[in-house]
Amino acid sequence: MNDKVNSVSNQLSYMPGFGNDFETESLPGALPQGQNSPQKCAYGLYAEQLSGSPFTAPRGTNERSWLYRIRPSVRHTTRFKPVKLDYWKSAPHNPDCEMPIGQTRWDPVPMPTEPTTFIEGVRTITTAGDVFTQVGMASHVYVANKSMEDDHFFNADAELLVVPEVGTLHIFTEMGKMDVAPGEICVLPRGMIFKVGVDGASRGYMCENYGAKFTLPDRGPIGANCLANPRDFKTPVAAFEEKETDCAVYVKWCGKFYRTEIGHSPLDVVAWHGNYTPYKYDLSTYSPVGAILFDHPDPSIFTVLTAPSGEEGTANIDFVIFPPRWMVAEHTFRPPWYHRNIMSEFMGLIHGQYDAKEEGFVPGGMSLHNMMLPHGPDAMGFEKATHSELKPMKLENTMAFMFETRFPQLLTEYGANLETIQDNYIDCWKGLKKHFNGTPEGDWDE
Ligand SMILES: O=C(O)Cc1cc(O)ccc1O
Ligand SMILES: [Fe+2]
Repeated sequence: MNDKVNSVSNQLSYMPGFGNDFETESLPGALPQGQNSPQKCAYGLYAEQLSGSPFTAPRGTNERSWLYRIRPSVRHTTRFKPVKLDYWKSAPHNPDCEMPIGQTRWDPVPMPTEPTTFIEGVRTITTAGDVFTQVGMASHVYVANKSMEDDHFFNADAELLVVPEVGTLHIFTEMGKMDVAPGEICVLPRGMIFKVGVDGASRGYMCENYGAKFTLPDRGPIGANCLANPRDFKTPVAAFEEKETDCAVYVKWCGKFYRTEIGHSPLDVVAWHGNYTPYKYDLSTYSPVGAILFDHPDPSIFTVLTAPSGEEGTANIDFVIFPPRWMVAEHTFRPPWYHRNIMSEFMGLIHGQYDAKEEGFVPGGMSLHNMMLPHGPDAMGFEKATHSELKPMKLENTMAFMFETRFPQLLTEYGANLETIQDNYIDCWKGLKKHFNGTPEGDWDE
């Protein structure tokens, strides 16, 4: 057996930038210069192109990478055989029974008691759109306690946005390695083979994007800086393993799962160049811009990544965070206002507390506020915000996020029946009192 891994240190290396044309080689001279397809590649490697956009996509959205690998990925020894991953669902997903609508909140999904890999631990909470026509998304949680050693995975249906809440993920992709800790996120492109290692019980959230890729939102009048800055996105350098043992590749393809055996590691890319890459991002590098005099802006000011739908300003998915920040607005109700939204909001909490909920929304928990269904601060949050002294105040120890989509998010049976669902969630608004008494001052004493 010849097991060779070319990375020795625990500290991984990354290349900065969003959507750059990168190049990287883990052996000197492995990357062809001046051309993509030499008659014979250095080191006896095979050249393979991985396309993330149609060949003829406009230059600004045209994405592909060239991979120089020990064997081309077409070489596998068995046909793709169907396998079951029971908790991972895809849209359109119509559960047998009628699903409840309404504001929904859950405590964290329990950690698994059985050995569970990242891929086995994906549990779908909602789906939206249609995986066949490449629109919409799914909101998942994952739980894992076992590393993928000889099992690998790629998702032909979607790119994956991974948001760890407990435990660092050690992700080995065809294009290199990324360690992704709670407080960081990563994006794994459609079609990219990877495996995930864990240090122990791990949990987090995952957004499956069936549509156009995530990109950075335009900043409009904000200008050239702040929000998520391109240099804070990190792409791995090339890394490969040479492993001539039984290995399997799992595939998600049009909502179904398949497995093939390949007899060697598919993570055998020695060098690559291109702009279709995985990347990670540390949420603490997000530079929020907000209200510095009065009123509460729309949460779109906190968009880290947006996946466009083709209709301007109408995202297939916005990935929005609620980071630590100063609250300074004068004569203002500072938490989120009460609202009904045409888009649907799946929220999670990475750590700390969320300012619209005094209790009940805990790290690892989730909430779903679906298309046009009203929500906002709980009664305690409202009382506090209407009576607190409005001096500058720093919101600390907080990192909530939202997967927001233009489509309604349909609950799965797993989500609807999850033991941690909070049956009394809507009671958090029950204590909202009537302050109207016909006078301009209102009745705030009751
Ligand atoms: O519902 C939520 O808590 C998310 C949210 C936050 C905010 O500041 C404004 C609108 C919004 O949907
Ligand atoms: Fe909301």
